[in-house]
Amino acid sequence: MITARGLERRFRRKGRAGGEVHAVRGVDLDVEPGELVGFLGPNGAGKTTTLRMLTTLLKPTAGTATVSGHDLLTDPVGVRRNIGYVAQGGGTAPEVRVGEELELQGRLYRMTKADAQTRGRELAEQLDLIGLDQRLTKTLSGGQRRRLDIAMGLIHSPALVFLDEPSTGLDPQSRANLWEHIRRLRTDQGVTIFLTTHYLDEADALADRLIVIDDGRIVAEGTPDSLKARVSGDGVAIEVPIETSAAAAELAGRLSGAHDLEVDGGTVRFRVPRGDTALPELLRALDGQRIPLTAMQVTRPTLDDVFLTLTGRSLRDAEERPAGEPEVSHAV
Ligand SMILES: Nc1ncnc2c1ncn2[C@@H]1O[C@H](COP(=O)(O)OP(=O)(O)OP(=O)(O)O)[C@@H](O)[C@H]1O
Repeated sequence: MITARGLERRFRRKGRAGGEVHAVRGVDLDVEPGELVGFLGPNGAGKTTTLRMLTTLLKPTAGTATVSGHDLLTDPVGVRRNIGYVAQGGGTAPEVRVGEELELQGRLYRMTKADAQTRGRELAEQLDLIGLDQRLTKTLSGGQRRRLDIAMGLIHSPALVFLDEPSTGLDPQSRANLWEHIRRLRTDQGVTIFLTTHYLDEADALADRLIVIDDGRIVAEGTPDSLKARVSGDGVAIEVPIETSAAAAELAGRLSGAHDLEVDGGTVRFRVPRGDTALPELLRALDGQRIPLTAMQVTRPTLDDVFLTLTGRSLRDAEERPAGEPEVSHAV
């Protein structure tokens, strides 16, 4: 469904500072029909820029791609006709009724009025928008509007749809509901889905396969479970009185396979191959030295741990880094 090789995009910086931003630095991608692929990375990693290139909205400065059987560079119209794209902010006009918006979208794809209406009703049913066709889009809830955005992206029945940060801004219940709809598009309708997200839970819950991007480069690829398996062992955190934390850390360090030991006040953190079997041994050792334990926690590896292992930074910290690059609009 998607094959991309060496996709790159540079932007020229506006203003006196000059220079350029290398937003995407040679991305290779392969997506098979029927896959639900998550493109995960922190803010500014290059997700939207990659998506905009794959959907013909932005010209790559280097590289090639075939999307839905059409060459991105020589047949962008063929690509556009055969894909759906749901942008981050959506694209609904506020003063238009839901039914009209769907029909208009179908007409933009040269569908007849009757076909657009029939397809609009079908999508309303699939995406739980029944009974809303006379409502102005501005009166919809966040979740309903997002589902309408997706319906608009699917009006021409593309086999491949791109969703850019689909659940941003939704409350937890609406997010869970939207995820269910996205899953069903794949399982019931066979739509291939390529979605970007910077939410670890979304990537974990939805994607068959994840492609992790950081600073314009792909840094890992695999199922959520296979990526998590790259992180060696469980995380253990114990709380002890602050004056005993050095002694507790020494005991933890003696556990078989213990690594990445850290002390932060009265908290001692480390990794071991199996947290459940290491803890009883540690408890006995702490007891032997009369060090009281006030709390303990064992955590299975998360996608954030994967990101940390791969890049040396936490995905959350990476998101919080200041947006370094000013907005510019010229291609280099
Ligand atoms: N038109 C542009 N002009 C200059 N720089 C840009 C432009 N568009 C994107 N960039 C820069 O390219 C980098 C990648 O941006 P991009 O929007 O692709 O990231 P992202 O991973 O989608 O982030 P987010 O999750 O915030 O949408 C960032 O440093 C961004 O500032």
